[in-house]
Amino acid sequence: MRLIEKETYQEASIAASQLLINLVTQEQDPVIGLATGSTPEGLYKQLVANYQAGNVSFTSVKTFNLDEYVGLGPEHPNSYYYYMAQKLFNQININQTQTHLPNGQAVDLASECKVYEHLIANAGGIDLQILGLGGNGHIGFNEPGTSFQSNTHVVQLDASTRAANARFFESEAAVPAQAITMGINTIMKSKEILLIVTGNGKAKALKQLLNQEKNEQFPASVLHEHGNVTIIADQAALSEMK
Ligand SMILES: O=P(O)(O)OC[C@H]1O[C@](O)(CO)[C@@H](O)[C@@H]1O
Repeated sequence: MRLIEKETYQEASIAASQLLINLVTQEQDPVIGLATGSTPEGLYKQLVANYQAGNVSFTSVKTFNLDEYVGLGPEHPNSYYYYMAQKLFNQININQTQTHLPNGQAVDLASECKVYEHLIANAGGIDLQILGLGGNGHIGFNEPGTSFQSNTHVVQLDASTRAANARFFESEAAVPAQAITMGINTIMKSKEILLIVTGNGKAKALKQLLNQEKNEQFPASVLHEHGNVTIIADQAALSEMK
């Protein structure tokens, strides 16, 4: 794993955007895996700014998001569909039919997971997957204990994840109990992975990741097995390493 240290959240976001923009300008039809949460908000702001400045075009880009809450539709302000539309897709020239998220309102969730997995495979797999890091080591919504062989599946969210994400909802009880997420195996099939880790709140998890051997109780530790992972971290996230 390659670790790029940046001073601030803003610098980490700029570095992440440069890596993504390089891929978009070099690859013919890039397939990008996207994440939600607080961490990549700065990255998406940078992508929008670069698009507005004429530095990049997204017309040939296809995207697949990591996850979506079960039960929340596209109009729900806390759905990841809504998040992506507001923070990125509606502000750049991406072809919206080429953007994909799992459908959290699917009647048959199991078949939705299979369809999503096939869509990714049919697109030729993911060239670059963006990841954030959960405080408990989750990637996507793959909570501790998730099999490293898992494909896209439905998960019960950990109490700690629901508590962490309650800041976006009216209350913790309003956070959905389930989500659809790409599995660990789905993520690991990506050709390249960019993990962004920022803020004091992630310092312990980052330290654990860097020192932890592969262990299903700490999902992100699987990344040690991948040959092409870059971690971009800010000083706050690196504070436990000093
Ligand atoms: O960036 P945050 O909000 O700390 O969340 C960390 C990770 O947890 C999730 O919210 C759960 O999928 C991811 O989207 C994110 O990358």
